Parts: sequence; C-alpha cells; structure tokens
Amino acid sequence: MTIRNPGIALDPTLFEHAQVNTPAALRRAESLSTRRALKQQWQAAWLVKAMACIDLTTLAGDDTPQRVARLCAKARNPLRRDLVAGLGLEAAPPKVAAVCVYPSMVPAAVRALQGSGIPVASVATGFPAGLTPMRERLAEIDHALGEGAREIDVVITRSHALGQHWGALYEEVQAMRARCGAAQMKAILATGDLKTLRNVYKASMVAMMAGADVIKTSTGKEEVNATLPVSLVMCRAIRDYRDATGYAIGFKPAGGIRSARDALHWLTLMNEELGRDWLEPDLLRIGASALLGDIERQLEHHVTGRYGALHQHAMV
Ligand SMILES: O=C[C@H](O)COP(=O)(O)O
Repeated sequence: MTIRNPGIALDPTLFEHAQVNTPAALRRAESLSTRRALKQQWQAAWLVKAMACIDLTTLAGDDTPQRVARLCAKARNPLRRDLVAGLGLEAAPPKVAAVCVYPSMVPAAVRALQGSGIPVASVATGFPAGLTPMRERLAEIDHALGEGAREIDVVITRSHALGQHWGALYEEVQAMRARCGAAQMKAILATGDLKTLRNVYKASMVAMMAGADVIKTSTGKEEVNATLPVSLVMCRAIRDYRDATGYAIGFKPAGGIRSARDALHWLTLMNEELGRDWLEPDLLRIGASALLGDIERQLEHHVTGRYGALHQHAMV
C-alpha cells in the first residue's frame, strides 16, 4: 500500500455539528444487501478483486507459528491452480493484500512470506481493548516494526470517543502515527462499542486528521463488528475528509465478513460511495479470517459449474 496521510491540525468545525440520519443510513445499507447491483457476468471479476483486498487474518489466543505459516501459504496462493487457469489469470495469479497477526506471530509471518511481496500487518497498542498503559501500547508498535511488520493496526481508546474527548483521541492517534514511521497505520475504531453513528463519524474524522492512513471498523472481537450502516458512515467521512484536504484515506471493514455475497456488498458500497479507486488494495482492505474459502468456492462454481466442499480447498 502506498498511501500516506500527513494528517491536519485538529479542526472540530469539520465534525462537531455533523448529523447522521440513521433511518436513511439503514435504508441505504438495506438496499445494498437486497438489490442485485452487479451483473452476473462481472461477479467473478469482482470476487477476484475482493480476494486481492483481503487482509488474511488470524488473531486467536491459540495461534501458533505453524498456523501462521499455513495461513501465509494460502496468502501466496489464495486460489487453486486449476481455477487460476480457468479464469485466465496465469500471467498475474491473485494473492491477498496482507497477512494480519498478533505481534508475537510477526516473525513467523515474515519468514513465511519472504519474497512474496505480501506485507505483514500486526495489530498493536493493546489490541483488542486498547486499555493497557500508553507507554506499553506505543512500545508494542516499536516491537512489531522491529520484527518486520510493514503495517500496524492500532486500536483507539473507546472512552475518548464515548466522552467526546476529541482532543485526547487526536493526540493518541497522532502519537501512534508518529511511532509507525514509514509503516502504514490503520486505526481501528471498534465501532460496535461507539454507541451512535454520529460518534462513528466523529471518531473517523478525528483519526484521519491525526494521520491514520486507513480507518478500520472493528477488531473482530466486539459484539457487533463490520456492518453496512457503519461502513456507509465511515465512507461518507472519508469523502468529507478528501473534499476538505485532498487526501484519499483507505477503508477496512473487519470482523464477521464471511461470505462472497458479503464481500460483493462491500465492494458495491465502495464503488458507489467513493468510486473505483476504492476497489483496490491501496484504498480497500477487507479484514477476514474465513472469507477466502467462500470466494474460492464461488469462483470454482464460475469456472466448473459445480460447488466443491470447503474442505476441498487448501485452507480457509
Ligand atoms: O481484522 C480482522 C478481524 O479480526 C477478522 O475477523 P473475523 O475472524 O470475524 O473474520
């Protein structure tokens, strides 16, 4: 990913009076999941696109270097060879955008991805709750970078957003941004914890002003993770920030995205709200541990006319 957001000074005038029309947001989100926005013949191409935007993730307490190595093997070759050939993609076989792991799993991922060009993303800053002392949260960024992570997914302190302490949130994200140096930084807002869509909009704006390269919905550990209404509001914030500053910020829905159909809804949202540039891994990441298997199955159906069982694919 090449984008970098230099950030701007905190400017509450850009968000303090923002209103979110919740019923309209819900209706718009509902329309994305009920209408068929995509012609059948384009679906395979869009699924290949979705695959290239995946941050293939494992963030479990029982992760091992072996599991991470298997995940990385899948990241290098997300699609079975016969399906790559069937889709005519031999010249540029698909791979995923990044592999996302806990800091202690970064060395295993770096080893397994050597030479692939696929970056390792590490969660940090006290993921998932973000409630460890700030000094340790920042030191975790240093640690992950020292081990070879090229992207850092940070979590925000939810109470800053819940208490409308926007200055504190700005300073926190800005400090994290500074520690990330040249690495790309994704700010996880944990929207399922933020109570209102207005808070989601404001937290999105503040994180971008503080220098987040990508805003990400969720850790995958909240009760409610990525949803279309929340994503719509975050996309509108990205649009408003771009209109105000000229900077294009990336978006990462994460948590609970498991079906090819879900992925197509998110791609349609990006295309309609932000345009084609947001259908590429530079500006769109989909954080998912189990989405790849269903995308592969749907592509198998496209190529062969049959659905294979999930276990027939190397790993999902
Ligand atoms: O950042 C990615 C998420 O933690 C993945 O969540 P998931 O396991 O529900 O796909």
